[in-house]
Order: sequence, then C-alpha cells, then structure tokens
Amino acid sequence: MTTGLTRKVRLVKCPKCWQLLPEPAEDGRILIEAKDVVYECGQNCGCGPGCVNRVSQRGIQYRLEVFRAPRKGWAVRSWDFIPSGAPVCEYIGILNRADQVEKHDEQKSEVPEFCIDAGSAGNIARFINHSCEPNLFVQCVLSSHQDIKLARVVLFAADNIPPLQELTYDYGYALDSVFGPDGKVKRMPCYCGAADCRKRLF
Ligand SMILES: C[S@@+](CC[C@H](N)C(=O)[O-])C[C@H]1O[C@@H](n2cnc3c(N)ncnc32)[C@H](O)[C@@H]1O
Repeated sequence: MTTGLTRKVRLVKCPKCWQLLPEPAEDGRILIEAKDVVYECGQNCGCGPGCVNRVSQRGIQYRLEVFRAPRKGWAVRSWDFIPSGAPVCEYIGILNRADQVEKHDEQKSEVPEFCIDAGSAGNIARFINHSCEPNLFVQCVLSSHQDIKLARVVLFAADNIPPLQELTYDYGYALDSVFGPDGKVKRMPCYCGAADCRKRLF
C-alpha cells in the first residue's frame, strides 16, 4: 500500500473547534467521495475525541470476518450493513521507505517515497482483496500532523455494502508496472469476477 501524494495546503479554521487546520475538514460522519487528503481534528485541536470531525479515529465499527475466497486465499467481509461513505478500517503495517522495500521485494516503475508494508505486521486490512469493481476506496487522512507523505491510509465504503458481501478495494497497479528480481515483468491474474475485470492485478 503506497501513497505518492504531494499537495500545497491552505490554512483555515476547523468548523468545530476553531483551531487552524489545513483546508476545510469534512463536516459529518461519512465521506461522500475520495479526496486527495482529508483533514481531521487531532491532538492539536481543542475539540476532544467526541468531535464529529474525527470520523476515521474511532476504530473498527463493524464485525469484520476473515474468510476463505475461491482462488484468492483469505478475504474479508462484514456481518453488519456498512453505509456508503463510512470508514471501515485503517490500513496498518510497517512504514518503510519504498526504496528499502524494493531491495528484497518486487520493483515498481513509479515508486513513491513511503509504503506501508503489512507483510509482517498489520491488521485485518491486509486480508482485503483487490477488485476491478471495488466496494471500498482508499483515503489519505491527516490529523495529528500535516506531513502528507506520512498520512494515515483509511478504507471507506464506496457504496452501501450488505452483510457478507466481500470487501474489496482497487489495488491501483498499472499493468506491466511490477518487475521480479530478474528484471522481468511480473503478471498476476485477477479473479475478482467483476463484469469489467481487467483480468490482471498487475
Ligand atoms: C493483501 S493480500 C490479500 C489477502 C490474501 N488473499 C491472503 O490470502 O492473504 C494480496 C494478495 O491476495 C491475492 N489477491 C488479492 N486480490 C486478488 C484478486 N482479485 N485476484 C486474485 N488474487 C488476489 C493475491 O495473491 C495478492 O497478492
């Protein structure tokens, strides 16, 4: 999971606690659409943990289950209905400089500065599979600092998601962008089953 965002920010007042925040924050508990970055209130605001502008800081609110999916290995679904725009879970792992990951792993042509590696440590997000027609989207969130390269990465519902439907997001690989240690292009078939499936993850 990588973020390659760069963006100039404008300081405005938080609508809830009136502290200065970069750019207007989302007013409400759900996110309507993906943005470059969402600014939430954090430890530097005076508003406290109950502030509505901390939508992704409440931990996992749904009963998520890891299950076995045909041809894809482990997968994740929710026992509860998830409304469109709701934060589902943060993508947790070890933050690495992308160039360090490359030394012992596959290479990508466009490499961002940092990546979150959930291979050795992470949460349930590491079991969420790719789909070409996903029901989650990836959103960068800043709250306790303003360094976009170190934003938290949170998965939000892109749709109303009924119970037991597999949760998926678009891994976002460009085709032929992943290379093996031998320098050859690596290909991985996609089994998401979407009508417009690209047939390959990368
Ligand atoms: C982050 S893991 C997801 C959890 C994984 N299924 C497992 O069993 O641990 C990513 C890996 O899952 C598999 N995967 C995810 N989405 C897939 C898809 N749409 N089609 C085929 N394999 C998929 C691939 O092996 C991929 O490298």
